[in-house]
Amino acid sequence: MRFLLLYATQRGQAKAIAEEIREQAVVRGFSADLHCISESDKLPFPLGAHCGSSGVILAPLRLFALQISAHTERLARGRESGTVCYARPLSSDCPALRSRYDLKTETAPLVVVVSTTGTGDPPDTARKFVKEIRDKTLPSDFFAHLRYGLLGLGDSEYTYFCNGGKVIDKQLQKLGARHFYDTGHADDCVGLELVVEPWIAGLWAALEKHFRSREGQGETNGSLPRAPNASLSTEAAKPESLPIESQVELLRLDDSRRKDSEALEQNEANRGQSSTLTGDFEPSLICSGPPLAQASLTIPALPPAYLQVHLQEPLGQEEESQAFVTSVEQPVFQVPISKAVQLTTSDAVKTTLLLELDLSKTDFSYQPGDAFSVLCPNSDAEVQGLLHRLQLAGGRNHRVLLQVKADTRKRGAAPPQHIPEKCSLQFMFTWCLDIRAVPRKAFVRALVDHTSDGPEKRRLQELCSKQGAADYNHFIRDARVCLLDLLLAFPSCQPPLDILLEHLPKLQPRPYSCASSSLCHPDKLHFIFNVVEFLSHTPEVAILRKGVCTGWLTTLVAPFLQPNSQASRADSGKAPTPEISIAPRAASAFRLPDDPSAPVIMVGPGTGIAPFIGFLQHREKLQEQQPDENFGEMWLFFGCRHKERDYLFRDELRHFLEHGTLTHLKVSFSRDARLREEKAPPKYVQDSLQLHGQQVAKVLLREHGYIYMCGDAKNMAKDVHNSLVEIISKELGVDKLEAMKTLATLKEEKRYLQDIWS
Ligand SMILES: Cc1cc2nc3c(=O)[nH]c(=O)nc-3n(C[C@H](O)[C@H](O)[C@H](O)COP(=O)(O)O)c2cc1C
Repeated sequence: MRFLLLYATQRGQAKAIAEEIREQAVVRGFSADLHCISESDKLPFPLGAHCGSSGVILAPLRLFALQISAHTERLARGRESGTVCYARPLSSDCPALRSRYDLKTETAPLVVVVSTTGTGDPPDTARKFVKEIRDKTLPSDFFAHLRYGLLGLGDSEYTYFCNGGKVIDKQLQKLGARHFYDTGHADDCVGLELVVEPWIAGLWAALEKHFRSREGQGETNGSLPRAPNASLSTEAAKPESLPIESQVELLRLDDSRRKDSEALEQNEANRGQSSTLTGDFEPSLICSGPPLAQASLTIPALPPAYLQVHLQEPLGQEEESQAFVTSVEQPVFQVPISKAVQLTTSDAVKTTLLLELDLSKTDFSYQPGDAFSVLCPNSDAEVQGLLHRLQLAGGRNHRVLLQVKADTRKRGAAPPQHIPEKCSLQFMFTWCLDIRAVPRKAFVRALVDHTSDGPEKRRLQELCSKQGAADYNHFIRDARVCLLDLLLAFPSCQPPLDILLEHLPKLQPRPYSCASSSLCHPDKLHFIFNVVEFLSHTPEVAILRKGVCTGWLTTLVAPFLQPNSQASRADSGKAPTPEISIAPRAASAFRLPDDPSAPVIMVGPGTGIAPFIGFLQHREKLQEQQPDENFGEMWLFFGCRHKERDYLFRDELRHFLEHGTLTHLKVSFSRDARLREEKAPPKYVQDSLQLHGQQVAKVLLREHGYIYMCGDAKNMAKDVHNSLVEIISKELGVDKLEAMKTLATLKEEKRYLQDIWS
């Protein structure tokens, strides 16, 4: 029983899930014909654009092994598009080199796993596919022969939740294709597995029913088999036009969140019962309470390990640096940090730093609005801690040799592509593996088999079991536990290296927005970031951790970091000028309008102001160079906590106002009680937008203006979006749905642009 299995991924999760489906299919007696969605017969993609995540060719990993971590460090952002070229050749893992599929003639059922990127866009590898199926000349029965099931991946922190999947779902329906299984929408914000696992579990029955009905009567019809948690996780495609549908999503209670809160309630219930039974007893990462402690557990099967790892002779320094060159994306630029400034005062809640990079010895170039990536290492202390805990400290300089087990039955098994052929153990843990990633359940499951102590083993089993889902969410995922935390909490767990390499995801470069214009600062690039700090709770102690990249950068610049007023040059101090490696990111639409007379509204609280500083610098220089040109109004809605502590770029903004570059500056202070008592001004940027709603609507609707939003998805993006809906609805006298349509049109016209991260 063959089915066609397509995936469209940006960073690898959809691919990992599709591979998991393929593996499970074998056990269930099906055969999955797996392809990247770009491998359509009619879509002759250039080879470099296939199959990977932003061009990375991913090694086959188990379900969820590739997760995106360090979200607070702007890893997940709202504007990634296009593919980056990488030095490494495509591996045999990429089926693009082997075969193609053809939906027009396909008779087998189709299963699609598709994620979302950018602001509600399908992954880069699906762009041509989407374009093709949107072709208006296709007849409405073009896919009438197709029966399909679709799993969308997304993150509900983003405005257009799972929109990549919704677009494809919608178009397939329009062209006559029908579901043989309900669509699932998995939410990375609360844990993809909450929907993915039951969706896959229900897929097999749906496929069987489909094949049975085809044997019997030629085609399946009637009611759709539903995923086990279909009422929570799935919904059929709706007939409304897509952008609106995706925005209406905002008004609904998010299903996976509901599921999550149910899990947490269950957790609370467990806890309540346990404390009744045992007095003060509190469940924790290392021990559960009843009823979980007494429950019989359903534990996922463990796929056999497919990698084998040998430690060879120690590597020399030169070979090690060669490893660095081959392990990173290309092109990579090595640049000195020429300046470091602390933009916030010492009593601010968050510390914001500005770094200046010297590009004079490279040909790296950028436009205001662009982003770039910083390649960062894991903290040395954590790497040494991990090596020590794994009893591998003695072999830290030894070369790691990775091979696929000769007897593996894993199709397409290959060593992880993010580990270079010649590298030492220490290099691998420092530059290649995301040791801070929250271990997925499959990883916890693998650890069970390497834990000798009975109670510890039982607790790990609970944490990866169906019955312990709430505990996993609470004590591992929400607590942001990492591998080292787990190993410290479970001292008898001694996993071999191959298990770690199969489960630890790639350490991803961190993206940042350029916060300068090269017109204003030739050969320089500025960027800003908050120093990320959080408490990681292990059973014994709470450890204060810093973000992988921001923590590292902060340490690098500490010797010459100066407060705002005394910004210093790195080379003026005694410390040697540190260098970092950066890589360009694909150009995006987040640019100033081509027509300089078009009015612009910028909304950027906190570090979301970064690209707008670049815009303003750029515009100021253009105004100097072209005094007769007609330049449109520039509005900036900025927000911070305290006027005196974290009002970023205060002097620069005042300067732009005086110069006339910035025509309207609206600043809201969320925690400055003194200021708010005086006049009750708006607390957040969205309040400020509402206050100036009439003018905002005028700029956008009558003057054909542009609105840009940059910042943190959690605290800002949805609220700003909702405020805009309200403003438009009020100003045009239309209902919310109509207002959403207007905003969707602005988005389609690239006049409503977001750069958000979670
Ligand atoms: C840059 C970026 C943009 C994203 N944009 C959206 C979005 O607009 N809507 C959404 O639902 N999810 C969005 N996501 C979340 C991803 O779809 C989600 O994390 C998914 O699991 C990634 O799967 P992949 O690794 O297969 O690409 C975004 C993630 C990133 C990193």
